[in-house]
Amino acid sequence: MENHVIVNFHAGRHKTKQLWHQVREDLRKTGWYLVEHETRYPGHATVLAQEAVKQGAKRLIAVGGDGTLNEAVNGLAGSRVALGVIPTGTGNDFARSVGISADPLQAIVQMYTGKEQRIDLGWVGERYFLNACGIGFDAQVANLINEGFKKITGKTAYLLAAVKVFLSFRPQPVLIEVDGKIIEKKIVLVAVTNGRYYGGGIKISPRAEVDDGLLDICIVEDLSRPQFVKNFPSIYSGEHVKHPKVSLLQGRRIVVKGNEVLKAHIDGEINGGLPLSYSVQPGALSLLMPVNM
Ligand SMILES: Nc1ncnc2c1ncn2[C@@H]1O[C@H](COP(=O)(O)OP(=O)(O)OP(=O)(O)O)[C@@H](O)[C@H]1O
Repeated sequence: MENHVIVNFHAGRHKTKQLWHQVREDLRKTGWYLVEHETRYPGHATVLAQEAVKQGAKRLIAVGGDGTLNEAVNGLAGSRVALGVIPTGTGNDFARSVGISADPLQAIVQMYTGKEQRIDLGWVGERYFLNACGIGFDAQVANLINEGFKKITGKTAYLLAAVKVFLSFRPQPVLIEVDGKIIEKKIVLVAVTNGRYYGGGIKISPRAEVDDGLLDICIVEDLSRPQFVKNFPSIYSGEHVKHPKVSLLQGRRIVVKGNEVLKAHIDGEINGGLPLSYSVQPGALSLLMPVNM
């Protein structure tokens, strides 16, 4: 059976193009019959994934970052086609969340030796998400990154963007509903996640499991600027959860209402504003998961 490969040369700035020759060579060593496609415009990966489903493909291998994966799962959700992940993007946080190597060639080995496993997806507005959504500070950082901070890649891009947003960001009041329970807070950010990491290695939801039938919510409340600066590094290790102004919740249906000035991101891409409703879609995706998980 066919294995479709989707490669996004726009992922990770020039990285994907540089890596592609070697990635392709190594993919061919699997002996799998490969049908290769290059994404030609934003959103194309969804169309290509839908076609792969229609054609009865066995696997769909996405070569790119979290944005490419998001588009691919929006074509694959509910199907039996298994998603393979070769991370060549800027953040690659979904790969990090499920233990897929940041080294694309190692990721191919993990994919080849891995097992198919059904995992959850999130649903927000009119689309699926695979890894993480956020409202507030993190969305403004994602916005800056997408607008050009990617001239610098990886963690440095996110750190510099975070400093820039920090200088102007003001915490905002929101109403959060988690499975019917109402919470009102003034927030720096609210993250709703399926995976553990976002923002290029931030361990925002340390307890998150992609197959537990739940979404994880991290609420960071109004912090003073000195508190924010002092505690910011702890978010990379997940230690932020010990801070009294940080709460972790889990749920199946989450609604967030609040000020329109708050930006929101879906898997790192800016997508409208509040109000937003999130729900978990248990087992909606088949993933080629590394066996060392
Ligand atoms: N041919 C194309 N021209 C312009 N943009 C494209 C094209 N193909 C795909 N894209 C867009 O490229 C964007 C960036 O891809 P992706 O998110 O995978 O990489 P990244 O942003 O570097 O990684 P990450 O999301 O992990 O930080 C996606 O939003 C996708 O819609």
